[in-house]
Amino acid sequence: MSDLPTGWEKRTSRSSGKDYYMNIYTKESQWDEPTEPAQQKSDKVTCSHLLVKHKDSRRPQNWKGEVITRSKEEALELLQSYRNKIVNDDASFAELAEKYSDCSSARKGGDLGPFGPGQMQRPFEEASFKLQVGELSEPISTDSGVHIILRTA
Ligand SMILES: O=C(N[C@H](Cc1nc2ccccc2[nH]1)C(=O)O)c1cc2ccccc2s1
Repeated sequence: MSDLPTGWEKRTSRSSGKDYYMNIYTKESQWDEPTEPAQQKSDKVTCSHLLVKHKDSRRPQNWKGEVITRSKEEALELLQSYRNKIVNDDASFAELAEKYSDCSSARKGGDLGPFGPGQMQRPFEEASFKLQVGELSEPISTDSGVHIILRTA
């Protein structure tokens, strides 16, 4: 079996006994063997993030239309609690991002897709490009709020 792309594992369905593939980072699963994504240009990374906005965020409203009133300190505490759950494997990154991220990428488990230099706010870009694939960042701040970032490719 050719090597699987980063994060993918072969599993066997308990119900059907059929083999399937699960990505341990994004929790997505599929029957077909995943193929390596087209070779990213070396200057691109693919990341997911979980954003917790606060009252001083650039746009203190989330994709659900809720107005954000929490302080930056409260946002950081909340974000750290989510990061601890992920590190302790109590929940997946994608599950918590979908439930709690104040960015519209929450709909896709926080996935932002591939991006290169100059596309994201500088602190976010610098943190993303320092990560190895599969690595989870410490909390970082941008004008949008506070984020944790998972590099997936
Ligand atoms: O800027 C966005 N959303 C903002 C919040 C936000 N601010 C960010 C700053 C850096 C990286 C991601 C960020 N997301 C919002 O919803 O107020 C983006 C949403 C999405 C969704 C899919 C793919 C890229 C993006 S970038």
